Amino acid sequence: MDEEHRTVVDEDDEAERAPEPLSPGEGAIAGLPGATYVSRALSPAFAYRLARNAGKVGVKPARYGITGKGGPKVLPYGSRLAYPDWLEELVDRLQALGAMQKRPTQVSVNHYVPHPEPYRLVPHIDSNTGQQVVIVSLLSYCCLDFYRNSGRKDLSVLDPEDTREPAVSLLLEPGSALILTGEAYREFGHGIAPRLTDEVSTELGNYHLLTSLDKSATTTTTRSARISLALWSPE
Ligand SMILES: O=C(O)CCC(=O)C(=O)O
Ligand SMILES: [Fe+2]
Repeated sequence: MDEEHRTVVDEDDEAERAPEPLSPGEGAIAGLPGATYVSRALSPAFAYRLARNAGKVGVKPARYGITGKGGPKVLPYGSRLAYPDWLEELVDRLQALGAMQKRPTQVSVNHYVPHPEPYRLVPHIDSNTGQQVVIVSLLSYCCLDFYRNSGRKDLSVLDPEDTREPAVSLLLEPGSALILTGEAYREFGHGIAPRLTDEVSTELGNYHLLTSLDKSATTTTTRSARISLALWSPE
C-alpha cells in the first residue's frame, strides 16, 4: 500500500471509531439539571447509515412529530420487538459513550419535513418516572425548547397555546445525542417551535458545546428534513 492510500484508510477508521466515553459532568447544561449534550456522538458515516436505515421503518414524513395526529408510533423495540441490526449498533455505541446504563425498551423515529409549512413538536413531557431518553438527531439542525412544567405530573402534552418563553433552548446538531434524565426528563416539557431558521447565539443552553459550526461566522441555521430517534430506557 502506498503512503497516500494508507492515510485515507486511517482517516476512514478514525471517522468510524466510537467516541470516547463521557467523563462526569461533561456535556452538562446550566438550567437543565440531568441533561447532557454530546455534539459528536455519531461519526458522519455512521449517522448517514443510521438515517438511511431509520428512514425505512415506515415513518411517514410529518409536520408534527410524535405529538401530532398521524405522527410516529412508539415502537416496543427491546421489549416486544427485537432490535433490528442498525438499532443494535446504535445502542452499543450509545452505551459505550455512557449515554445509558440500561438498554432501551421503547424507540420512536420522527421524520420531519419543513414544507409546505415549518415543522413543530407540541411541548410535552415523555412521562414515566424511572425512565430516561436519548434523542439522536440526524440530517438537520433544529432547536429544541424546554419549558418548566408548572406542577403537572403525568402529563403528556403541555398547552400548545402556551406562549411562555422557553426556560432553555438547545440547538441540536446532526449526529448529536441529547440525554435527558432526572429533572430534565420529569420536570421540563420539550418541543419544537414552528419556524424555518434557528438563531445561533450565546443564549443557547448548549452554545459552548456546539462543535460543527463556525460560531464566529454563523448567526442562523436553516432547517431541512430531519430525522430524530428517541430511545427510552429504564434509568
Ligand atoms: O425530535 C426531537 O428532537 C424530539 C422527539 C421527542 O421529543 C419524542 O419523540 O418524544
Ligand atoms: Fe419527547
